[in-house]
Amino acid sequence: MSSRLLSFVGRTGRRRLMSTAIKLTTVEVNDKTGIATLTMCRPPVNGQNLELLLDIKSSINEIKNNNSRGLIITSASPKVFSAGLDILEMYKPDQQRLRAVWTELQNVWCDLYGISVPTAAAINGHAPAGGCLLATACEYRVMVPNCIIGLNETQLGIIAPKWLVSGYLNILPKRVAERALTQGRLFTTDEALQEGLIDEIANSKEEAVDKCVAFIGTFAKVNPVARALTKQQFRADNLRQFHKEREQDVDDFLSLVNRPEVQKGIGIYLEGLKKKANKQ
Ligand SMILES: CCCCC/C=C\CCC/C=C/CC(=O)SCCNC(=O)CCNC(=O)[C@H](O)C(C)(C)COP(=O)(O)OP(=O)(O)OC[C@H]1O[C@@H](n2cnc3c(N)ncnc32)[C@H](O)[C@@H]1OP(=O)(O)O
Repeated sequence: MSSRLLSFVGRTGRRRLMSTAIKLTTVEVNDKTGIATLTMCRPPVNGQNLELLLDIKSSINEIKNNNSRGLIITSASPKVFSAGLDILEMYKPDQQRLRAVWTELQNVWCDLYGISVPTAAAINGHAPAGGCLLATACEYRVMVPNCIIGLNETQLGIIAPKWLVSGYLNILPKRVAERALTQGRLFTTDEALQEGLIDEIANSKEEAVDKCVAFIGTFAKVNPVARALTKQQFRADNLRQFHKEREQDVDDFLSLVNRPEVQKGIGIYLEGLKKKANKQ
């Protein structure tokens, strides 16, 4: 939950500041299907800052504890599923906060990757980097047309850590994953379908959610404990490896982000994003 200062004029005519708690995710459970939809709501692009990551984590935990039959993750933004990590968190960062951001990204990934109920991503917009991470942590992906998805880290001059890549490797043949990662390739919706990075295309967010519901429905007659244990068997090695390396991974991330040449690169990248946005 993030807190925001709201400014308003009181009866005395003085401007007052009020702190309110604003949730950056919502969870809605459908009474008929029992499926929970987790929606990210941090405009404009669901940039994953500390507060959004904390809210995603708490929503996943809420779904874990409320006996939902499945989890669908999607976005409230009309064009973007998630633009990945909020780059502002990495630029001239406060060290403690930066450490917390990466730790929470790790937490979100392992909670979503490891949850026992069926998971699906209704990718209703672009999903680069950390956006792709969330989608590939799920068991099924449905995406709207004319968007991009992928791990573009090498394009930014950085490498994606192993755990971030492992979702990719669950889905793509090793040969395709290696080439895409070394190129920092962002797949269009059509390319993603062709390579198997997504499972289906839908013409709207609503249709994407419906297709995710249908996927989760395929487990209706499967024993949920047997299903969960089978999923766990497939994912346990990646999770074990991740837990071994997670502390070192935070240290590596911090030292990478703090390098002067990386800071310079992030500054230039941010400028480029802003210029592009201003031109539109
Ligand atoms: C960059 C170097 C990082 C170095 C870090 C070192 C180690 C990291 C280890 C590896 C981990 C990586 C995980 C990540 O997720 S890194 C984040 C990578 N994300 C991206 O490269 C995506 C950048 N964004 C885009 O490509 C596009 O915005 C889009 C998602 C395709 C959406 O396009 P569009 O709908 O046209 O929106 P705009 O481009 O106009 O953006 C609107 C608005 O949002 C700001 N913005 C966009 N993305 C981010 C972001 N990731 N973080 C913060 N802000 C972002 C953009 O600047 C615009 O802002 P203004 O309206 O204020 O100008």
